[in-house]
Amino acid sequence: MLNSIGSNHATLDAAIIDLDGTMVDTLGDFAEALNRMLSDLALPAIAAPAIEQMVGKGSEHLLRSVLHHVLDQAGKAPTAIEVDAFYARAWPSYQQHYLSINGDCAQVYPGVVAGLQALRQAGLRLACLTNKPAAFALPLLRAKGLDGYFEQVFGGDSFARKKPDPLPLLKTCEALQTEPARTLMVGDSSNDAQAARAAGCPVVLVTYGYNHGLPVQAVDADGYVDSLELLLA
Ligand SMILES: O=C(O)COP(=O)(O)O
Ligand SMILES: [Mg+2]
Repeated sequence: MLNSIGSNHATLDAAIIDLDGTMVDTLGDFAEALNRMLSDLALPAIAAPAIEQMVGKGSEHLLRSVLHHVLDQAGKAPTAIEVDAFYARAWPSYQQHYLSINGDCAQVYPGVVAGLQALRQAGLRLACLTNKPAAFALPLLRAKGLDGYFEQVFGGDSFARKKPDPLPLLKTCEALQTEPARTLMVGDSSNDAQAARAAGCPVVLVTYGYNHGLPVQAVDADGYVDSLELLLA
């Protein structure tokens, strides 16, 4: 079990870094955009702790989970068809609101900048791979001054399937021209770890992100770190 990749970094050529819950605490952005959307739909608001458990599988899953939750809380026990009917109106509203507040209620976690600098100094090529849409990810990285560290940035809509499917990791390795076995995945959830295992990438998880409300140490990974700065410690 690794608490950091330490001297093992000699066996690595690249790292793929997750965004939400790993580099940026975006829960405030999610809460703001989702509650503006719910207000447009004349539905009740949702609290941040409930949202936190729904983050990690991309925007479509998040919106369907939120709609199901608020309709259920309102005593409506919604069917999939009822959720679908709201979803058609929810998606354009969410997109508009998310882009208008993107980054305003989000903070870069401590140790992220130092960690990215250390990875670059160790000679690793870096890509950002998130399940959020690329159109949300790129402006967020720019707004937080993180875009310059990455040779490639891919979102949940960049490939045919999202994490936990291995496809986005394999495609990212292809874009970086690296072998999966020499490409470290760094994430915060079971989606990152399962995708990495299936792609053949080593994987380290941060202990402070979103993992559907479950302890991240219970997820099968090669190591766990409290800060990106500790990755090469
Ligand atoms: O949008 C999400 O569901 C989370 O995205 P992530 O892959 O950056 O954690
Ligand atoms: Mg994440």
